[in-house]
Order: sequence, then structure tokens, then C-alpha cells
Amino acid sequence: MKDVVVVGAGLAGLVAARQLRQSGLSVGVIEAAASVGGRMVRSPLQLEQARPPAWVDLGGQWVGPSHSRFLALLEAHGLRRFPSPHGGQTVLCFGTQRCTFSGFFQGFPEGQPPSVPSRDWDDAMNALKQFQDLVATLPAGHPHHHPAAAALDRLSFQDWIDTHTHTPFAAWYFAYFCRAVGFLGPAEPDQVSLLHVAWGQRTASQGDHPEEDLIHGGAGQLPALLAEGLGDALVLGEPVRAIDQPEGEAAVTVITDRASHHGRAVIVAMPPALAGAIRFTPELPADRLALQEGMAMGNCTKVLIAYGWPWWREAGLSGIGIGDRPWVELCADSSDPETGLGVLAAFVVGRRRERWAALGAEQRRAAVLEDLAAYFGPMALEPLDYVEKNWPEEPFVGGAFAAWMPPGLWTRSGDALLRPHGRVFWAGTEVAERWPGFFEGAVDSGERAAAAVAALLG
Ligand SMILES: Cc1cc2nc3c(=O)[nH]c(=O)nc-3n(C[C@H](O)[C@H](O)[C@H](O)COP(=O)(O)OP(=O)(O)OC[C@H]3O[C@@H](n4cnc5c(N)ncnc54)[C@H](O)[C@@H]3O)c2cc1C
Ligand SMILES: [Mg+2]
Repeated sequence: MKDVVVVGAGLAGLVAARQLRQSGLSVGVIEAAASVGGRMVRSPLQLEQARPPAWVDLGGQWVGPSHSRFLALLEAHGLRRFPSPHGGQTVLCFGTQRCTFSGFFQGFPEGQPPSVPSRDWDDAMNALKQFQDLVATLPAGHPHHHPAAAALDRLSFQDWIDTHTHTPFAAWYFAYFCRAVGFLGPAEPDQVSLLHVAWGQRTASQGDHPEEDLIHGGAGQLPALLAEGLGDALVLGEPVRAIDQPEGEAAVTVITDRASHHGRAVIVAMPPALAGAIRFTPELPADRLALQEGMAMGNCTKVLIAYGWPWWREAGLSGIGIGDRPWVELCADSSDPETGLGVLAAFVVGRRRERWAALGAEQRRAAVLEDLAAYFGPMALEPLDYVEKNWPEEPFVGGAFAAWMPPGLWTRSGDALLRPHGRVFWAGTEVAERWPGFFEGAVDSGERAAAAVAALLG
């Protein structure tokens, strides 16, 4: 019998386990996949020329200056950061137009505005002002008890877009935001609750620059470092099927196909949708079941495209492309300067991803490269390596970047995100009150769950 069994060895579970062990409790960690990390994983590029391995992050990669818990973990494990490359001109493609501008926007415009017609830009900026006013009314913590929450939660983000924008460009500006930002799934704007979008912007603001830095060698190094020292307390390749709390006993049994693991308390550290595959005895309350059923994972494939060098910089381009292209609405330079290689990270999301995923492998690759060529030029068509990570097809993750709330679910099930079920506590970036959907939210949730369990066990 361990003091605590942690289910899920993603960032949240590993952080919880680390903190519990530091407070002197014994911990077992049970992970379904063959390796730790969940949505935090790196892979070496396959390059013909012999050179030291160059890594890309298939999952999360960026970190921002206010991610203090996550930054502390990087520091503690000796992982070094570098500024995410963004010098030079951003490319914007909209309709048949392509322009370059020395700025950026992902909700928040910075630097120069793009040279779209001023009627379009003004429409987007007027609506943005109204959106920011709405965001400012919300609390930073979970929003569902706020007086305005129920009314906002009845609407989709698309409902808001329809009433606040008057040009196709402004409508796309907000839809793009919805499909690009971490806490939003990504989802399409007609799928996600207005409350969820506004609150996410309140508590995980793009204005705080969450994509400021990258990590030499990849963020995906961290999970293995966090797992060091767990030894045979870490069990890999065993999906948890059931969690039983016999009535009147101060013990919980975590059941896999191979074994039963016993603890005085359990932390389930995964998105609600994945916890939905576990059978709980006694049964979970109705609001928690509705959460697990309704809080969908984002529909996103991340594609890493590697070149011999960051050739786009020679044309004065930053490698950031934004636009209503058929497949890639967002891509960014993710080149680690220590490798000399040029790496673009591209995202295919939402309904675009549904159409794209139905294509064959060659067609998918050609489609992505064609969009990159539209942003940066024909050299995009000749990469050294091309890597897709189709997160929605990963059985123990189910999507990227994170989970999102459809209309009505915050109001119905907001309390169920964090309310313990007897001796079972919940962690994972989805339950975080600050930086949900990001590494920082995962760390925060793991630390809080560990503290709650430590308090219970005395
Ligand atoms: C493509 C992509 C890009 C992203 N970009 C960024 C970024 O740039 N910056 C940022 O801050 N964040 C980013 N994120 C989000 C970030 O990666 C996540 O917030 C974080 O890694 C989530 O950690 P977690 O522990 O909460 O969940 P997870 O990593 O999902 O961990 C859950 C674990 O539970 C395991 N599990 C599931 N079911 C079971 C079961 N039945 N039994 C046992 N184990 C089970 C899973 O295998 C997994 O290991 C991105 C994510 C993705 C996928
Ligand atoms: Mg975890």
C-alpha cells in the first residue's frame, strides 16, 4: 500500500508525485502509455547528414514570462531557454491578399498593423475593444459562479462574433484566435462557449506572451527528468480501468489489466474526457459525468517541418505565418539556434483538420507544404524532414492542445472540475484556475492536488 497512487504521468501527475515524495509520502505512478510525458514529448529529426540529434517538440513547446512554476521546474532541471525567433516580418494571407508586417496578433495586436483595408482592421479592433471589456468583467478563478456567467455560457463564441463584427476579416480574426490559442482546444467558434473563451483570455492571456521562449533540446525532455528517482514506483503501459473506494475504508484500489494498486488517496491527472474511460465505484456524481462526456479535446495536428537553415530570414521574414489558408492558419519559426537548422511548427486545426486528416499521407504533406510556400516562398516545398503528430488519434490523450467547454457545460459542471470524489483528487491542465491548457496550468494543478492530498493524509 502506497500513501498516494497518481494516475497519469503527464506533467501534472509527475509534478504531483514529485511534491508528495518531497513531503515524505510514498507514491506510485500508473501510466497507460509506454513512456511518460503525455502531451509533452520530443522526437529526434531524421536527417540524412550525420550530425548531433536535433529535437522537435511534438506536443507543447513554448513558455512565457509569467509561467513562474514551470520556469522554476526548468531551472531546477538545468533546461535552458532561448527567445522564440520572431524578428522580421510576419506574413498575413487573407483571401487572395498576402501582406507582410512588422507585428503580430493572436487576439492582441502588437507592432504595426497589417495592411488590410482600414475598414476591416477597424472593425476587428472595435470588436476587440468590446471583447476586452467583457473579459475584464470576469474573475481570474473558475468563472461559473460569476453573476454574468450563465448568460455568457448560453452563447457560443460564434454568436458573439456574429453580433460584434461586420466584415469577413473581423469575423475571421476572432475565429482564428479561437483556433490558435491554447486554452481553446482548439475548437471552432460555433462549438465553444462564449464564457469559456472570455474566461480563458482573462486567466491565460495572450497579452502575457505565453509563447515568448523555447527550450534548447525541447520541452519534451522534462518528463523523464521529473520521473527520475521514481524507480519501480513508476508503472508504464498499464491503462487504469477502474478505481474503487470500498465504503467505510480509508483506502482506494486502482485497477489495471495486470494488477491492483492500493493507496490511501488517488490523484487522477488527465483531461476529464480521458478520466471518462475509468469506471468509478462508487459512481461519480452527475455533474462530473457530464463534464467527462462534454469537455471535448482539441482537434489539432502539429506538424514540424525541418530545413537546412532558416532560409525565410534571408527574405526578412520571421517565419510566422497567419492566414485563412486551406490548411495551415498558423505557423511559427521554432529553430533552435544551436542546431543551425530551420524548423517551422505548423498547426492544422478544427474543421480544416477533419478534411485534411481524410487525405492520404502524401496529399497531407503536399497540402501543408503548399500553404507554407504561400506564406514564405517555394523553398518551403523542399524540407529535409516532415513530422506529423496527430494528437486526436492518440488513445490516451485524445487531442491537442487541451480540452474546451461547449455552451452550458461551465454552468452545469464547473464545480466538478476540482471537487474531490471521496479520496480521489483531480489534476491536469484542464482543471487549473490559472493558465489552463498550458504547461503552467498542468504544474499548478499537480501542486494543488498534491497539497490537498497531503492535507488529507496529515
Ligand atoms: C500540440 C500541442 C501543443 C501545445 N503547445 C503548448 C505550448 O506551446 N505551451 C504550453 O504551455 N502548453 C502547450 N500545450 C499544452 C501542454 O502540453 C499541456 O497543457 C500539458 O502537457 C498537459 O499535461 P497534463 O499532465 O495535464 O496532461 P497529459 O499530458 O495529457 O497527461 C495525462 C497522462 O495520463 C495518461 N493517461 C490517460 N488515460 C490513462 C489511464 N486510463 N490510465 C493511466 N494513464 C492514463 C496519458 O497517457 C498521459 O500521460 C500543447 C499541447 C499540445 C498537444
Ligand atoms: Mg499528468
